[in-house]
Amino acid sequence: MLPFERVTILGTGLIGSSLARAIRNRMPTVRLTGYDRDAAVAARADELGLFDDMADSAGASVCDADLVVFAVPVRAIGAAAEEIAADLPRDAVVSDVGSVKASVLKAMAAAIEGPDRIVPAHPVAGTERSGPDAGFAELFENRWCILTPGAEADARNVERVSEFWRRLGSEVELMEAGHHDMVLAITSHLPHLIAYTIVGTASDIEDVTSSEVIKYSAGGFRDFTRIAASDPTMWRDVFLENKEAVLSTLQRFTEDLTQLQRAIRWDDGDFLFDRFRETRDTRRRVIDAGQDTAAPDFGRDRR
Ligand SMILES: NC(=O)c1ccc[n+]([C@@H]2O[C@H](COP(=O)([O-])OP(=O)(O)OC[C@H]3O[C@@H](n4cnc5c(N)ncnc54)[C@H](O)[C@@H]3O)[C@@H](O)[C@H]2O)c1
Ligand SMILES: O=C(O)C(=O)C[C@]1(C(=O)O)C=C[C@@H](O)C=C1
Repeated sequence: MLPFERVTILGTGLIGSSLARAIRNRMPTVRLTGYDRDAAVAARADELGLFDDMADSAGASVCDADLVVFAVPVRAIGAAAEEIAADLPRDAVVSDVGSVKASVLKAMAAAIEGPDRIVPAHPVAGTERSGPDAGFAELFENRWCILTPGAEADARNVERVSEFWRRLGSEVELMEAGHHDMVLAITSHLPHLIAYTIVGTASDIEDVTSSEVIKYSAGGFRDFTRIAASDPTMWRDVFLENKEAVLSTLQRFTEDLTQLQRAIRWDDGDFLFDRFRETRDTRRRVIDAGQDTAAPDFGRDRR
């Protein structure tokens, strides 16, 4: 038996459209309804045939759903939840795919009656692209999906959402929302902040013309430019909604950077060598953990 039969996705960009495609492939009998508040995005999702129906209002999109998923930027989730609250069937489960969890859980719980049916989710999979054309069905395969239900969530609903993501090929993990935000601050949010910074710094350096930066950008810098091309709205929201965790991680990072700066200044080769050896070991452990393989390959085909 399928965990859900009628799924509504609000926001039909990269993640919403990937979710629609993955559901089509893996649970073809599910009735899919989409809604995007940007009329051009909604029209494109319709043209691509990603949904059975594209609704013309948020309320209309959920009135028959048994699962509603917010796939909009994290700061938009509260308002979107308020928009659907009156039309939501009492037994519908409510979820999301936001990259930050504590504030999103709070925003959904404030707008929607019945905390037992709120099961937030974060598929830890994505690319730097956005919009419905950027999505692809395999995005979630062999990737983690972290669920962060509050204490009042009904265990049966948590199990249904877990089963939903397992059917899309993800590995599901449960985590407390605040803990999720601490972990993702270091594994995802800080790396994006560093990429935005380094690409910005390179463009600002006066004696290296931007054409030389582009011309000679190989290896490391090129990888940073991919991350730094990520959606500005999405990432503005992530940093503002995960402020505390990002700032405390950033504090630690700047202290570590200062240590490296000092080692370079005082020719402390041993310090540099030991640090780089440790980080190489970390890379090996990441590869051994096995979650480094699937999405980058799918993504690369589309970059
Ligand atoms: N991009 C990634 O790598 C990634 C990975 C995992 C999770 N996420 C999360 O997924 C969510 C969506 O990100 P995305 O990359 O798909 O962004 P996207 O820009 O591709 O799509 C977001 C869509 O939401 C629509 N939207 C905004 N407000 C809305 C509202 N109130 N009602 C209906 N539609 C609305 C926008 O018009 C846009 O089409 C974000 O919360 C993000 O944090 C992103
Ligand atoms: O691979 C990328 O481009 C991503 O940025 C994906 C990534 C990540 O940092 O791993 C970005 C944000 C999401 O919340 C989850 C995944």
